[in-house]
Amino acid sequence: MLQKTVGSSIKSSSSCLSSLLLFRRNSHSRNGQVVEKKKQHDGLFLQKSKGQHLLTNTRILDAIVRSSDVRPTDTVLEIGPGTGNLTMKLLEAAQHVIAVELDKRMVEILRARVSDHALQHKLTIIQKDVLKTDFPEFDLVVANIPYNISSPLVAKLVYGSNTFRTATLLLQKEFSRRLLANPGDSDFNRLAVNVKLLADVKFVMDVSKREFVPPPKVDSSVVMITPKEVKPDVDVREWLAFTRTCFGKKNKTLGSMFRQKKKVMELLSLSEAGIATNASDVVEEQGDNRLLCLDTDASVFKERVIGILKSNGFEDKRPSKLSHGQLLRLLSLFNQAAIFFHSLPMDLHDY
Ligand SMILES: C[S@@+](CC[C@H](N)C(=O)[O-])C[C@H]1O[C@@H](n2cnc3c(N)ncnc32)[C@H](O)[C@@H]1O
Repeated sequence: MLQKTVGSSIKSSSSCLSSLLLFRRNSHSRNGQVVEKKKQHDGLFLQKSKGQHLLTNTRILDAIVRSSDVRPTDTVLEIGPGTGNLTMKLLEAAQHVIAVELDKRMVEILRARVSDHALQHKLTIIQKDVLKTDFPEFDLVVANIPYNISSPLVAKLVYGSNTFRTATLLLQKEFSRRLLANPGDSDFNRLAVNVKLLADVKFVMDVSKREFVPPPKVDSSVVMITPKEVKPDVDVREWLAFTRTCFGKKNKTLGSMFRQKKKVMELLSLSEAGIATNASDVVEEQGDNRLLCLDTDASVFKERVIGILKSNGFEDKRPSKLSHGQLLRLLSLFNQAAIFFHSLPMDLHDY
């Protein structure tokens, strides 16, 4: 197993605390950076598979809390509190913190640390996998998340049922750049198009890998995600399946993408399945049921798909250059013509 060890032996809560409270007791500080000594690297195994890279620079922890705009009346959701370096700062700033942590050892350390400061009444710990947890109500999210679940976690926040003001997240730098990309940018992608349908994303700051224990291989960035107040009226499952189709090869024109035999056959069978679930909506919109007689002949079906692209000026367009408004219009034109993109319920990992 890929593991790193830190801290002295985790045998009692006090030894947990001495080992991991920003490594203060046996550490020295250089330019705000708390540096742990080698001798502390025994006892608690930090697991790469769980993304256990602890942020130890108090200056950066403070900057994250400041930029997240926490109010004293807020309940903050923290995902992956680890040993509580960020949690302690959030407990100072907010009314309440809900911390979701998978690792029992981290939970024990966090509980002991918070009790030592008599702040346990302000903290709720949920010891579970965040992707399998229904969140209680919260006002905002502030978290240094495990990078291996960035995509499904952002999807859970943005496409989930909780309403919140903002989510300030420390992410892998490359992932944050993908999230920040806009239509027309060379790196505009499916993640960005899906997140930005429902939220705005703002860059906050870069954080060097040197600020973590153990240092990850790559640098990180903080971004703030703000859900849009007005959300587009679209079937989310259709949208997500549509963008998966369009952004699979985002630099192809829509015309060449939808001329591929494989794509046509896929869309034909999805549309047959989709008609069963969407039939009443289509009939309502069209006023009759003519469009529900889907062409079972692939070549006729293909001509219909291309016809929609051609007559609406989309044939030569590349998905990465289209705005959300244009993509929504194209999806609506397809759906009105009983051409559907999804059949099965979506899973978080499909986003
Ligand atoms: C990057 S560390 C952050 C630790 C701490 N917030 C800090 O900044 O020092 C990520 C934390 O998330 C936890 N974690 C990993 N996968 C998780 C999951 N699926 N659900 C909840 N917590 C998870 C890890 O155990 C680890 O404590």
